[in-house]
Amino acid sequence: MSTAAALEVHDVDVVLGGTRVLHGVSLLAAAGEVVGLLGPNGSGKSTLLRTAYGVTRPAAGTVHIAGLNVGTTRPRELARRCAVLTQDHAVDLELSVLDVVLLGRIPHPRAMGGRRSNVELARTCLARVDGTHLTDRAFPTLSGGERQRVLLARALCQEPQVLLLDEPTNHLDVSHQLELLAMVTSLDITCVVALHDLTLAATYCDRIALMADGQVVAQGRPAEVLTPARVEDVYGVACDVLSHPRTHRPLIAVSRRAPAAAD
Ligand SMILES: Nc1ncnc2c1ncn2[C@@H]1O[C@H](COP(=O)(O)OP(=O)(O)OP(=O)(O)O)[C@@H](O)[C@H]1O
Repeated sequence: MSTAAALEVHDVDVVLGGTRVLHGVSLLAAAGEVVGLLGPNGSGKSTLLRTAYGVTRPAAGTVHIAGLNVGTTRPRELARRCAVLTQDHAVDLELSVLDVVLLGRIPHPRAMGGRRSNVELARTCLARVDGTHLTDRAFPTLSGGERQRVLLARALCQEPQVLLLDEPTNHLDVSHQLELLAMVTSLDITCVVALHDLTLAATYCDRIALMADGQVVAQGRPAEVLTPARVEDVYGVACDVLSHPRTHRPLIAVSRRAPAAAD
């Protein structure tokens, strides 16, 4: 793999239930880069992320994370380098929020700081997601957005080099959406983040990979990828791309369904 890439997905095919879901997908994320994964429902974003962290095995192609071949690396070793925030909130254990965040330390050897420094780190991670007030709550009693933030704190507590986020702004109010993306993009961590909001992606991501029908159809800087023609082609909606008056990033104003795609 190229030395600068913290994540390198190379020519990956994925077959699920007899259907080819990803077709020759390649994706690069350089160290410290934030890559937004966009695309319509069912275009393959979650499948690509699941393949990147090794839960889904590709039928062809390779994935490297921080130089390790995901297909041949033990999960625990991988988890020292890569953390994941998925859409499946399987953590319904009767654990306190602090203990859920501490789960992020499991992949690391015990020698890496004792309980006390792990607790300190967990508290710091909770503070970063605006979750200090939740520390002693029972995790199952949290709202959807609070859970999302606590699970992000758990991912940060893993101290990963690569962070994979599948629609992390789901459940979050607008303030916490902005806060989460600002925080994630301020970290010195490589991030690949699946998003649905085009303007949010254009505001916070260094690069965008746009998916359609199981393929990456465009990769590049937000303004290069999110052109009106491409948005119309991939999503079937018309849009104007303006300059945000404050951020000067692309502001994607969706105006109507494109005539060709109208019912
Ligand atoms: N186990 C499976 N068997 C067959 N098809 C599957 C399976 N899992 C996913 N798929 C299909 O793979 C395609 C890609 O799904 P995926 O969840 O990766 O899309 P997505 O871009 O993340 O969608 P969304 O935006 O709706 O979350 C979809 O057509 C989905 O129905």
